[in-house]
Amino acid sequence: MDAIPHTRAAGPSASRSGPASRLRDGHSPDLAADPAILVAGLGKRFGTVVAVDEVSFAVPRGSVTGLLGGNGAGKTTTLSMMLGLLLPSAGRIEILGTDMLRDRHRVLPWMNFSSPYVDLPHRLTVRQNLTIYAELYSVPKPRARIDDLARELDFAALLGRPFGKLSAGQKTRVSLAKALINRPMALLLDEPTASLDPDTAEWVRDWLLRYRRETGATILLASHNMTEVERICDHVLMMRQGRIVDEGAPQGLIAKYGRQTMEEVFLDIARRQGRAAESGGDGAGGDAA
Ligand SMILES: Nc1ncnc2c1ncn2[C@@H]1O[C@H](COP(=O)(O)OP(=O)(O)OP(=O)(O)O)[C@@H](O)[C@H]1O
Repeated sequence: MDAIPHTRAAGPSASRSGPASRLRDGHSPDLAADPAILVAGLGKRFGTVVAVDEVSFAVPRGSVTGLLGGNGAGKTTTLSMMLGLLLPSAGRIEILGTDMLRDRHRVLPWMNFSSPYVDLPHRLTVRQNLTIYAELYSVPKPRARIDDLARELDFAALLGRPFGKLSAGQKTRVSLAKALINRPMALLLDEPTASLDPDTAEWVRDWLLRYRRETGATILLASHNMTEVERICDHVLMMRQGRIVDEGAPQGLIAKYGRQTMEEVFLDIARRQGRAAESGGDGAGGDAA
């Protein structure tokens, strides 16, 4: 695998507020000076549907950043463009200082992702599935890497079982192992604890925090679980109708909105934006009540 390059501290011209614009006027150097992921004017249309509406944001290097929003807000579409699975209609994406759209082949070895919506071949065993991914990423000593992940994520007993015969929670843990097989420096997770029982979900969260601490990796996760977001995210991007409508640290947002929890902040933003849309405004900007 290529060495991770040092991200240059240059920012794109961003049209909306957020770290990308603060980068230009230099007010939040700690947050924005050296982002792991920089998105500028990113848009995606599916025919007449605007799934992502020219968003600009930065994901701080080494952070756990949450991408939040209601159903259909544009989270999965945004993650898919970052992974090169969907071509944007507009904008640019820089990952670890490299242009994703121009230099995809350089960027992809540094990244990985997991999603409950992406299945692995059902008839292959767990080990066969993970071996394919280990080979795709040219992982050295793939057997040992798979054994380590299976032990760490507690599915060693499942390695010989066909993937299709696993329970939903077992599949989630194997998908997480698939996402970690190449020791990614940028890890994109869609609902990482979906289908996990509360105890296993908490254990996976601890595991992700340890992975971040030990490797310095950046984790961007889409989640509907606000308790999870409060527990592990340093930074949050709130999406609605394809736009970033607010962002900040969970505790900062809770204070800004005068609420007790991220769940309440989420509802506040969702309802405020709903009212703004009904009255003809776009509701963006995230001013607290
Ligand atoms: N392939 C597609 N063709 C047409 N429209 C699409 C396609 N994929 C997504 N969309 C639309 O784009 C919008 C954003 O969808 P997306 O899946 O990104 O939302 P999301 O925030 O991930 O939602 P959820 O929380 O429900 O998973 C939705 O209106 C959706 O219907």
